[in-house]
Amino acid sequence: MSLTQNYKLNLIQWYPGHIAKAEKQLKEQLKRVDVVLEVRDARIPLATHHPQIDEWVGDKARILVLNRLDMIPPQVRSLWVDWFKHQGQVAYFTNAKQGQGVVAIAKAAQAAGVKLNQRRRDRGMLPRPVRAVVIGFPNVGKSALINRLLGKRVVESAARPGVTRSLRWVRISEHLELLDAPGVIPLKMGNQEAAIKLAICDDIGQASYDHQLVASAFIDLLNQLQETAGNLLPPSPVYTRYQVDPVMYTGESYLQALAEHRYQGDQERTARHLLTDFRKGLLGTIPLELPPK
Ligand SMILES: Nc1nc2c(ncn2[C@@H]2O[C@H](COP(=O)(O)OP(=O)(O)OP(=O)(O)O)[C@@H](O)[C@H]2O)c(=O)[nH]1
Repeated sequence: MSLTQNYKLNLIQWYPGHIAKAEKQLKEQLKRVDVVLEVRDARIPLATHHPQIDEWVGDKARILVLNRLDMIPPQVRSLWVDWFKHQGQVAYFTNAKQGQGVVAIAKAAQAAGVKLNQRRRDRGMLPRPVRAVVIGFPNVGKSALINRLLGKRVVESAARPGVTRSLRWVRISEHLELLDAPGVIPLKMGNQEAAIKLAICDDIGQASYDHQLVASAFIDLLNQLQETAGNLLPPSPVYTRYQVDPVMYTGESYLQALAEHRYQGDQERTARHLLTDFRKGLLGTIPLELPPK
């Protein structure tokens, strides 16, 4: 059963005007670089892929970064590495908060520059540092990655879509320069299933949505995963935390039951707690997507 049969997210922030502006800003950034570091959320590598990215990036070098490696189990990480390899892509996993995997990203970006400079030399031009930009959906860890690459804090948080900023280069090494502002990929509204997963993971920016609906969808998704790939999840993650087992409930009825059990029937509070606990990793390492068979 697909998630979207039961849930229709009513997102009320990304108006078409916002999306168009964000798209324009992103394309402006992409135009100036040689290498694109595309950051996705390791919990949902497919939902954090925008279908038009391939077209926007064109034939520029692209480095695929799956961030939040600490939030999925190591076996799932290996499955993704193999799956992407099968698709002809190298997936680099990072924990931008702690710094794991970041050196490999800088090396991969610099390696792309070697080819660039070979082409420049062939045309009689002087070599120059390779120029890169970090792009991704909101909250996937773009700023954390930029700060880690630089070894210091230069980005507070990503530029909000629609807010035009001047583009500045910051130097990472003599071979690599980075745009100091990450490129924010606008939401693709057409894909409801992806939108729900983005909302569960809080990768949806300032869009507002119904927390109870999103928390219910989260429980249904967990139950589905438990059924199909229980061995890849922590044992009874939700039961362990709340002592109410979701397996016998639909998402919606679970929210009611949990609200009665812990929050004096307050389903809104229950939903918010459930989502916050998941996002903080308090339910354990839970991947919300697995590589398609
Ligand atoms: N657990 C964990 N948290 C991370 C990781 N990377 C980033 N974070 C946290 O996730 C939150 C969002 O990170 P940011 O770097 O601000 O994400 P962003 O993509 O720049 O977000 P926007 O500014 O909303 O576009 C912050 O609280 C980070 O500390 C990671 O690998 N693991």
